[in-house]
Amino acid sequence: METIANNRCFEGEQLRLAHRAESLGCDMHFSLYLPPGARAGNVPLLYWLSGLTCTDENFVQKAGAQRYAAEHGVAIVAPDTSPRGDEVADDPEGAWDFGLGAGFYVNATEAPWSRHYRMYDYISEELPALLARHFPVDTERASIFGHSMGGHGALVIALRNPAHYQSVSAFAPIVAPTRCPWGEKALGHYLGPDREAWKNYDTCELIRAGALQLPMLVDQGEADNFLEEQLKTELLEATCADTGYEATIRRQPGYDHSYFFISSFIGSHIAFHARELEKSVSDD
Ligand SMILES: N[C@@H](CCC(=O)N[C@@H](CSC=O)C(=O)NCC(=O)O)C(=O)O
Repeated sequence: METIANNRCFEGEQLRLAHRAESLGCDMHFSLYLPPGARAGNVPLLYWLSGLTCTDENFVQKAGAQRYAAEHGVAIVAPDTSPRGDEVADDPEGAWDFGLGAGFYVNATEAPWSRHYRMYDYISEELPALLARHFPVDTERASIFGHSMGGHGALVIALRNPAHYQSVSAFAPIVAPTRCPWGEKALGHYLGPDREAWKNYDTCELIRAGALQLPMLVDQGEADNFLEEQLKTELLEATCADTGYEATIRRQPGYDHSYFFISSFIGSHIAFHARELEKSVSDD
């Protein structure tokens, strides 16, 4: 593990690290914010999953999350969005919605993608173990959130591993990748033509299949250009209504898909997770 950058931020530390990722078979970067409280002992951990075209740096530079993480005493890890390196396969036409920067948080089963594209294992297994070994974070007190493709990743990973996360939230998530062009392209290539296999990576399908209840918050901008064709928030609203799954889904008038939207509500998401993480301590 190599520390590439360390900047003081709201009395805590904004770190950027490089390491060898065994699950992905390549070198990776991730960013980690440690609040000032981490100097005194282990702090709860939030995982942030970014969207298409992002690296680990978009969130830490644009969301304005550090102020709130420092206030609530939580660490935030922001991993990259796909395996990286010259040896990693990419979209043959260099499209931005598939391949590098677009791992969709799945374990690919189809060649050539299956060699490196194992972001589901990286986020849900390798990264927690690595962080617990090297940093003052309590990976038993963790929550997960993300944006767009990363909102999809956060929802799917939390719904499939409810014992590992106290809460989940998302900004403008792709809620039904089996039913939108971005998702159909990615899942078709990464997982092959069997659409049954795709359902393991679809939030609406997981809820319909009986996923356990977790505290869930979703914010969706109503002026988001991707809402109608790709994000389809109405499918999550219908799924929750049909199944009785309790989620707070807020439609925010005038907001688009950008980090201006995320930075407007990031404080509210971090406060939501901090409350749930605090409850988990009182429940012990
Ligand atoms: N390059 C694209 C726009 C891509 C885009 O909007 N990416 C979003 C995530 S979209 C879903 O996963 C993003 O977070 N971008 C990074 C940023 O810093 O804003 C285009 O040209 O339309």
